Amino acid sequence: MTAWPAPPASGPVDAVVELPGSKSITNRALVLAALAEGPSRITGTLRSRDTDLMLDALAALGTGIAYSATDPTEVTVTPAPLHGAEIDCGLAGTLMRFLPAVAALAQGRVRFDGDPQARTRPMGIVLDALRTLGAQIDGDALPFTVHGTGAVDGGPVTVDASASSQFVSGLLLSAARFTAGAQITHAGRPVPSMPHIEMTVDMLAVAGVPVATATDRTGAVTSWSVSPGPIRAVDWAIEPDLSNAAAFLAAAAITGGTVRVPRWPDQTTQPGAQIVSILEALGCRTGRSGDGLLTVTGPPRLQAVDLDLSAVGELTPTVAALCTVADGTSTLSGIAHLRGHETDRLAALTTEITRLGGTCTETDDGLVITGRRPADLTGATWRSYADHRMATAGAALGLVVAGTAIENVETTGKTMPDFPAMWTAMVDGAAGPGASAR
Ligand SMILES: O=C(O)C1=C[C@@H](OP(=O)(O)O)[C@@H](O)[C@H](O)C1
Ligand SMILES: C=C(OP(=O)(O)O)C(=O)O
Repeated sequence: MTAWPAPPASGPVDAVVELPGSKSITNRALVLAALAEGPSRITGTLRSRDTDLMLDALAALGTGIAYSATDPTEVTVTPAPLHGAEIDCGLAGTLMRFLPAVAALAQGRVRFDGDPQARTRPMGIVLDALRTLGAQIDGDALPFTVHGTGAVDGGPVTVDASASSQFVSGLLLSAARFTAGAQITHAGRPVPSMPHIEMTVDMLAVAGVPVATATDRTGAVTSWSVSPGPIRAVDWAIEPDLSNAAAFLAAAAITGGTVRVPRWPDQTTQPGAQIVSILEALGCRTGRSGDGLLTVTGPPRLQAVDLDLSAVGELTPTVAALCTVADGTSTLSGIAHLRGHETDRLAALTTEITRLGGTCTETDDGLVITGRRPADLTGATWRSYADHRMATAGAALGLVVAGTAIENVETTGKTMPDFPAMWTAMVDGAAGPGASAR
C-alpha cells in the first residue's frame, strides 16, 4: 500500500463540508431497532466499516435488514428471533462491547472475532458483567463465544468502567430485555466519555426505556438502573458525525481558513459538539446561523491549550495535531484510556508528531505538546496504526507541513465512507461527495 500524499493547502481553506451520519448514534439505533417490538426505519444511517459490520452482525443473528433501493443511508430493521452466528467486529468498540449482551439473548452459539488489533482492546469487564447477569461466555477478549440461551437473568452488577464507557452502554442497550432488567454500578477511577453514556440513556428514553441514575459524592453518575420491559420501535434520523466534523474544522483552524458544516445540531448528546469550544480555546472564531450552519475560522496562529479531554477522548488526535503547530506548550489530560482505543493513541501520537520534528511527550494520563511553526516541521510518512483518527490527524498536519504522506489512509473507512475524496475536495475544490470549496 503506498502512502497517500496529504494535499497541502496553498492558502487558507474555504469550504462547506457535509458530514455523513454519526457512528455512535447509528450503531445504538441499530441495536435498539433489533431489540424493539416492531420494525424501525433509520435515515441518515452512516455507511462505513463500523456500521456496515453492525448491520451484517445483526443480520447474521437473524434480524431483518432491508436497504432502500434509492438511498443507501435508509435502512429498515425488522426484529426477529435471534440465533447463533459468527460476528466480525473489525476494530469497532461499539460492536465488541454492544453485541455480547444481544448475543446472550439469542438462542445458539455466537462467536465473536475481529482484527488483530481488536484482540488487545479491553473486553474482560463487560464479559464478566454478563456472566454475573447469567450469560454463559467462553473467553475474556476477542475471540470469545457467547452461548446464548434466549434469555438473560439480569439483576445487580458492579463494573469498573474506567477503561471504557462502552462497558456501561453495552449493558444498558439490552438491559430492558433481561428478565430482571439491570442495576449497574460503577466502582473504580472515573468513567471516561460520559457523554456517550448520556447518549445511550437519551436514546433509550426515546425508545420508551427510562434509565434511573444515581450520583456519588462528587456528583458523577455512578449507577444506572433499567427495569424489564419492551423497547419501542422508533424511526431514527441520524445526526451528522460531529467527531468526524472535527477533523474538517481543524483544517480551518490550521490554515487560518474557514470551514462551514451544515446541519450542526442545536442540541445533541454527541461529545464531538465540544470541538467548538475547544477550537475557541485554540484561538478560532466560531458562529452558528439559525439554519444550523456552523462556521469556524482559524486565527493567524493557534494558541496552546490546557485541556482535560476525559469526556471527549475521541477528539484527542485532532486536537493534538493542532497543538503541534500552536504557539506554546499544550497539556492534554484525562485520557489514559486512549491506550485501549483503536491503537495506543498516546504512544502513536507521540511517535508521529516526533517523526515530523514536533515535540510531544506522554504523561500518565495524556500528552504535553510544544508547538512549532509549520515551517520548522518536516514532511514524512505519518503512520495510521489502523486508526481512522490518526489518519485524519495526519491529514490536518499535511495541510501545512509539505511532504506529509499518510500510510493506510483507507483506514478512515472505519467511520467515513470516502475521507480522501472529501478532504481533497475541501482543499482544492475537486469534485467530491460531501465537500466543496467555495
Ligand atoms: O459509545 C460510543 O459510541 C463511544 C464511546 C467512547 O468510547 P470510550 O469510552 O472507550 O472512550 C468513544 O471514544 C468511542 O469513539 C465511541
Ligand atoms: C474510540 C473510537 O472508536 P470505537 O468505537 O472503536 O471505540 C473512536 O472512534 O475514536
